[in-house]
Amino acid sequence: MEDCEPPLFAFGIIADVQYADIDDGLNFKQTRKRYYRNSLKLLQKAIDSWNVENVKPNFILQLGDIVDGFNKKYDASQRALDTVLREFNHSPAVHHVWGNHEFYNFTRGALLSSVLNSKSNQQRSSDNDDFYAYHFSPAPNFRFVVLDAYDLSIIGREESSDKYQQSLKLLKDHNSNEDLNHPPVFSGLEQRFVKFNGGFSQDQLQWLDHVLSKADEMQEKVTVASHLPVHPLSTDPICLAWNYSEVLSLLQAHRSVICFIAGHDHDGGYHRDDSGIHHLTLEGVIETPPQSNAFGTVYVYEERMVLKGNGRMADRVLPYPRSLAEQCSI
Ligand SMILES: Nc1ncnc2c1ncn2[C@@H]1O[C@H](COP(=O)(O)OP(=O)(O)O)[C@@H](O)[C@H]1O
Repeated sequence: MEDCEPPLFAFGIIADVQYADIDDGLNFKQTRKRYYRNSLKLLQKAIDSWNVENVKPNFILQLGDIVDGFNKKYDASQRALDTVLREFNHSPAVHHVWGNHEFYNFTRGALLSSVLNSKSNQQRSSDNDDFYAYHFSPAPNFRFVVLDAYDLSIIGREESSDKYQQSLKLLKDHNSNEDLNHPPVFSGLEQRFVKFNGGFSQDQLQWLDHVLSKADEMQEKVTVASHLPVHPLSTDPICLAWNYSEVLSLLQAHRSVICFIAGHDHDGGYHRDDSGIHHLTLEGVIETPPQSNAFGTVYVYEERMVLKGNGRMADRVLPYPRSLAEQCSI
């Protein structure tokens, strides 16, 4: 893991903080404890740690579900959001990804006019209006793309919208349960057709294709971030994006793509696909015991990235697909 050369830059990663000022509880299946108040403390510790690192992260990727849906029930959504965002006042710049819990608390319109809209800080913010996706380049030859995994969804879309109707039809075609959060089957890939997941519209896939084609041309290295994972071997399939295979094919068709980072599955996961793309699903802070943590710093080098994980998050070396270092074995 030790590298003699200094990294080109570094960035922080953290997922599923799901803060709420309520007592500890359990997930729906009652298999995992959730530490709603303590998640804020773990976020504070992560930020403190990033702030004292030798190579301070240029930015933080926050993979979504920053506040828990329970806040809505207690009319505490804005208070909880203000509380977590206050912590980020002391951190490097943050790129916020949107997850299902953002939509349990806020409408899409409210999110667009909130601090969670990191896209509004980007120059190219106006090239797509109907989904929350954007890209940025923090250093020459490196690009990051933030995707909207709830572009097709029945949470966060107005019932009157085409996207809502299209999403409802897709869900109902695969899930005949009255409660659409209840999976249609108990194992396998079809489990993903639940209301708490979503997908990517054709417009967003076209936009992504265009961004990645340009990155290929420029010989950039691209990391893509989304709340929902897109590789079945990087997650419990119940957490996959509905049209994960379309995104996966697109990523694999572009040589610029090196890494896909997601949240949502609090157990985390990792898989390197046949094209050499690393699929990292981050362990969720909300299900992390108080004495541990779940965040990381990714150090970016010419030929690889190195993830230094904390607590439940493992260290990993992530060589670039087709890189010289990989051919020579790292
Ligand atoms: N098997 C299930 N049947 C019915 N509802 C479920 C099921 N699993 C989850 N849910 C509901 O779906 C929503 C999201 O589930 P949850 O486990 O809280 O997701 P997250 O990991 O995003 O917090 C919650 O409202 C939860 O009650």
